[in-house]
Amino acid sequence: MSETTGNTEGTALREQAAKLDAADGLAARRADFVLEDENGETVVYLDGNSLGALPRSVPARVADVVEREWGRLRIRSWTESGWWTAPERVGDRIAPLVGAAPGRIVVGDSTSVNVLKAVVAAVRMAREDNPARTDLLVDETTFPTDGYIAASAARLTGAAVRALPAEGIPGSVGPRTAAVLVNHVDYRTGELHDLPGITAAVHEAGAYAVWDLCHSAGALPVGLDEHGVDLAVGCTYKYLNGGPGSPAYLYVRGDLQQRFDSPLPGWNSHADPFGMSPAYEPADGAVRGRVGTPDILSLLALEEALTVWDGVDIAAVRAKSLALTDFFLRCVEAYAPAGRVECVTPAEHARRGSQIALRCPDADEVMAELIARGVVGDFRRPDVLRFGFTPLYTSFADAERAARVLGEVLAERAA
Ligand SMILES: Cc1ncc(COP(=O)(O)O)c(C=O)c1O
Ligand SMILES: Nc1c(O)cccc1C(=O)C[C@H](N)C(=O)O
Repeated sequence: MSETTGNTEGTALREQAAKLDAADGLAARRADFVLEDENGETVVYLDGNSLGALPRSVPARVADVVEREWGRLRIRSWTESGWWTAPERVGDRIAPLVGAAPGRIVVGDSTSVNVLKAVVAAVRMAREDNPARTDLLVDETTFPTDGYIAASAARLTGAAVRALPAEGIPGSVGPRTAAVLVNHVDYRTGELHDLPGITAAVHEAGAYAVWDLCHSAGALPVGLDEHGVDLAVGCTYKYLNGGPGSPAYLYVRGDLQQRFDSPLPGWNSHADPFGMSPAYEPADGAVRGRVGTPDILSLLALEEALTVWDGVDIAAVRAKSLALTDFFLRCVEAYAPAGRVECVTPAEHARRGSQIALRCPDADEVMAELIARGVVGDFRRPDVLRFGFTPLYTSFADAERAARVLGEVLAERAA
């Protein structure tokens, strides 16, 4: 890019960003989040696919939970403040964002723990249908925890794990398949996998589909009920902005809830937890996915964080996410020295989540420099720059600024 063309093109892109922001129906939501750094400067925060930004209303709610509910009401809060039923109540707040009816999602534990519950339960149901179903298929580029837990779930159930590309699953499922575990959006490349198509193929083969929604929930419509997904898990600290280590969730399809046999049947999932019976009798519904005492402080911080979704249409979020990532790619094309970065996120909208992953050999150093200049993305080894776009608080001006600073850093490092 020559100096003159660059300046003209840069001006045009900034004007375009301003127009897109002015027409953005979600723009007002940005004010609900803290986006300044410790010096009061507004950063371009493109790491909401790792840790979502803080919704402004959360600190006061957390203070109230600590000072009043815990401090003053103490034990009474389990009933009077609704602590005991919070896992299901917060599940019902997440439900519309992922296309689930009320009563199908329970919040608690980490994603890793919920992967174990979901995968073991899926394999148990498959084995109950037909003991010859012994294969557990896992997408080969899965986030590592899913792969580790799937291997353990297989050892626990006597299944055998087979890793394969997500797009190869429909052609590989058969009478021996018990279950498949797939990441809806690949954490490294941002590729969106075909949830409706893969789920339909898995069902056609008589098996069960378990989806990890960590990188899709809150960024795009998932349609769990619509597509008949059997079980799903996800975290709440990325696009749902629940805070560091906020509890994850587990979805079980309505007609499978009575068959859901948890490998972690703690007292919180008992039909009568305060009966303190030595014999386990599972509760009905989403409660069956619970284990032990919920992490109330994190859970209620999450509940408050979810208020930013009031009145938000997830289809509008998806439309903005695609517009943002398209615009960012155009800006990168304009600002980055030719051939310096390679985009590994699919160009087709149908295969793109809400992040752009760019490969470059010195990605580690480039990201460190971007962060120093107020553009926060992250680096995934060995050579990936990840930029997550959270439509509720990312503006088109952010996308332009991020690409411009990236172009500067890349040009300086090449010089
Ligand atoms: C796809 C995916 N699954 C699981 C996890 C981890 O889950 P947790 O640390 O909540 O157990 C992450 C991110 O950390 C992830 O990106
Ligand atoms: N959960 C995380 C954490 O506790 C510390 C740092 C990063 C994370 C992440 O969520 C990473 C994220 N799943 C990823 O896609 O890379």
